Amino acid sequence: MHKIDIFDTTLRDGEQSAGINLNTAEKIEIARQLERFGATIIESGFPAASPGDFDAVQRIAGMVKNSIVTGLARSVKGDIDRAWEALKGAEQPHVHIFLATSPIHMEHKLMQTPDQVVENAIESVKYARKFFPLVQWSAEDASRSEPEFLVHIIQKVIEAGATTINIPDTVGYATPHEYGALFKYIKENVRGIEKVKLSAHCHNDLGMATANTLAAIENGATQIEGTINGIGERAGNVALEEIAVALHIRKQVYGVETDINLGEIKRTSQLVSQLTGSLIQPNKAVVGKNAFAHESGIHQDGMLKNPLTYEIITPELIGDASTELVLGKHSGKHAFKDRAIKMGFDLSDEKLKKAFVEFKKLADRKKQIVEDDLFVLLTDQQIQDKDTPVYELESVQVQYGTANIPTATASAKDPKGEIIHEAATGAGSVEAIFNTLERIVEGKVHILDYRVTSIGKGRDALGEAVINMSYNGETVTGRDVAQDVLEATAKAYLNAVNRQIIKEDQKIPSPVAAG
Ligand SMILES: CC(=O)SCCNC(=O)CCNC(=O)[C@H](O)C(C)(C)COP(=O)(O)OP(=O)(O)OC[C@H]1O[C@@H](n2cnc3c(N)ncnc32)[C@H](O)[C@@H]1OP(=O)(O)O
Ligand SMILES: CC(C)C(=O)C(=O)O
Repeated sequence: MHKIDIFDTTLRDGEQSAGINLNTAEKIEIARQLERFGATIIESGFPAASPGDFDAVQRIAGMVKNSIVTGLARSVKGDIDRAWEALKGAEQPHVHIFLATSPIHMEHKLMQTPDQVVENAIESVKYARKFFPLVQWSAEDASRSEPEFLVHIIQKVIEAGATTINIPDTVGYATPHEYGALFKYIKENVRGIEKVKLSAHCHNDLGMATANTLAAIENGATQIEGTINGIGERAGNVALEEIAVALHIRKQVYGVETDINLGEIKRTSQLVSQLTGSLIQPNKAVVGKNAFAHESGIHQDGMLKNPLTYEIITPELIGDASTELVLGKHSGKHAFKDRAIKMGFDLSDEKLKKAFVEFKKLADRKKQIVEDDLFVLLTDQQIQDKDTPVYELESVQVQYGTANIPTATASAKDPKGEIIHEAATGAGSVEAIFNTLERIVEGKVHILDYRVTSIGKGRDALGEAVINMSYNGETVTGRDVAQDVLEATAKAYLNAVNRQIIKEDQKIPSPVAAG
């Protein structure tokens, strides 16, 4: 199996994403992680672009030892000089010079004839080789260039001393078939091509960056370029984590390996997302939040019976925590029972059935069921098993007016069966209710979170109150529904207190954090 080099350009092409701007400290932190990730080459910036970029490239070049550090330069002496200044302290100084070769770029952007472009390229590579032992030359917009012209200019820059030739699909225009064929054509027609590295650099404008990169590998690419999380100019570059995992999982197909430390993928991805502020879409391959989350009952059942049914990549492979069986309206009883057992509930089949019916009703209302919801639901089922005496609200009344102090009165039966009447004021109606119930309930209550939402639409919608509180030092959630939100609030308050009482009485373990 031969090795493919991984050229990471998160700090250069990745930083070209609209809205991303990394300072030197952030670039250094990412570079250190890219070294652990196992990038063969780290493109740390474009030294001629700004003093900040120069500084970052220079510092990374002096610091990174296990990866080659490079910087980008236009095909002009000034950029190459600046790159040398920044990179001369690197272990193996490497420069990346680019020059466009497509008719549209040569004529309308560079305003040079093809012959002038060839001369320019030769001159820059020769000049760079005076300083740099490693010179990568990129034919910008190669996929829209004339293949014959491409072969001609590549031949010339190899003769001038280029050590790597890069064939970028700069605007993400190529199809996998075309891109693969271009590599094949170059390999077959450029003399001495086997003596240099041949690199692929794909953009994702048509969503084909991963497929194109793999097509290049199938056709002789020995280096691939991309970014972490696929960030980059416009729709981004190929996501390196996708390539690394694809080559690993489908090694029988591609027959190549890389030095990527797959276990560092998740950490690297999160660091890049955090420092660039670029969020990862939940369904992103390999590193998206949902990449290892299974929601539907049939899949969850399969996963519980044998994870290979629906999991081709394990989260552990990329250094992620674990597979998640997300409970929602598409879940089935197998996953529901599994979660209940993991939470410490021992349910008979009959109770499981009842709990499952309630769970489906709740799941119809909520997008995602979290562990707290399940705890509320399952302790309800426990209530039916054993009669733990709890608080029962008899009545609640609130006086509110813009000129009055909000006052609540309430009556409730306590667990000993005594009716207690209390009243209290508050800054608003809700606080007045909380203060009144605090006088009724024995023990210490501290409200942590309180939310009201409407169930249904229109004037007659029901109000749902959810209260998360600490009761006698234990965190517990209560929920209730009523036509009036203040009544729902009072009931949810006692519901939370009652759950803790039931939990203690029936020795139910506390919920663990949702996975
Ligand atoms: C495909 C890619 O991703 S290429 C990399 C793109 N990245 C960047 O551009 C980020 C950093 N860039 C910058 O900071 C600036 O563009 C600089 C410092 C490089 C140049 O800035 P300016 O001198 O103000 O020029 P500006 O960016 O407006 O225009 C680019 C100039 O470079 C020329 N140019 C473009 N590519 C090349 C090249 N590969 N070799 C030589 N000249 C080039 C353009 O023709 C244009 O020249 P002109 O001024 O004679 O018309
Ligand atoms: C500089 C080159 C390699 C580039 O980023 C591109 O063509 O997309």
